[in-house]
Amino acid sequence: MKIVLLGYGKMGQLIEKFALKRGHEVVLIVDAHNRESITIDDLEGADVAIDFSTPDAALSNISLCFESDLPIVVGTTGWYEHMQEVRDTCIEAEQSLLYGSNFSIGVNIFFHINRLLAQAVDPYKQYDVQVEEIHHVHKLDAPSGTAITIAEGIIENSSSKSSWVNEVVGEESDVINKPDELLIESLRIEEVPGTHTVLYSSEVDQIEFKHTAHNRDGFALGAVVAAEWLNGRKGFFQVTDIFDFNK
Ligand SMILES: NC(=O)C1=CN([C@@H]2O[C@H](COP(=O)(O)OP(=O)(O)OC[C@H]3O[C@@H](n4cnc5c(N)ncnc54)[C@H](OP(=O)(O)O)[C@@H]3O)[C@@H](O)[C@H]2O)C=CC1
Ligand SMILES: O=C(O)C1=N[C@H](C(=O)O)C[C@H](O)C1
Repeated sequence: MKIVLLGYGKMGQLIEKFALKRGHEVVLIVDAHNRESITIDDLEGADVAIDFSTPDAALSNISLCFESDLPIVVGTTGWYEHMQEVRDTCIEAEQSLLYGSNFSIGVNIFFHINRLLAQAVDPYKQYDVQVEEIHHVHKLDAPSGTAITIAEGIIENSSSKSSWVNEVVGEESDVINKPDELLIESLRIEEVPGTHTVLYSSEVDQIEFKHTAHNRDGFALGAVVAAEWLNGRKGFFQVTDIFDFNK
């Protein structure tokens, strides 16, 4: 496939490496320095775009791809408030978009088990649940997209929690979650690639369910595999659509 990379930072550069390894070609690299000058003509002839840019940039990159009839895989996080409108536009305009807060196989297995775990614990009201995410200090958004997906999986399968609230540890804030609010705690530590933990605590014990990324390779390879999956498909998709255990 001929791939356009939207964002060429930590993730964009790794995605290029995995794309080349899998026999693809990177035909255009877009970052903050050249984005303003990119037009529909520059995307002509490409098969797919992969966006790992910034929360502020994602929406306009998505629009550019829709205008260019170019399928897009979006890994950028932090633009969720626009998800419904992007979905509607994608379907109305008969475009192709696949979004994932996390493309690694391990995290997608984690998402699946997280839902089952929430169902299993739900009858036992002595447990309160909380989510913790740890990322590097350069991260622009909090909570992480992955933590939001985890929280949504818990809320959908729990009769005790109906929404989530976020606390960034170390920032001045007075977040006190109500009993029906799921607390997501965000920590920013050095160069941590991404650690997510779900904690169920009772008076007598604690269940900890944790995923630790050792590096970013799983995210990058997963994004290339997602682009291959999207090739030839029309519509709005989530990374969960790729995995058989969700069917
Ligand atoms: N879904 C997943 O599996 C994962 C998602 N992510 C998400 O991916 C995103 C990127 O992460 P990461 O690579 O670590 O971030 P970086 O900060 O390392 O890279 C961001 C890149 O985006 C570029 N950029 C800025 N504005 C634009 C624009 N308007 N158009 C195109 N590119 C632009 C920057 O350019 P410049 O350098 O010139 O400023 C930079 O190259 C984040 O939202 C992160 O949360 C990260 C890992 C996994
Ligand atoms: O910014 C990051 O680095 C990551 N972002 C994604 C997120 O917000 O969940 C995925 C991964 O955890 C790394």
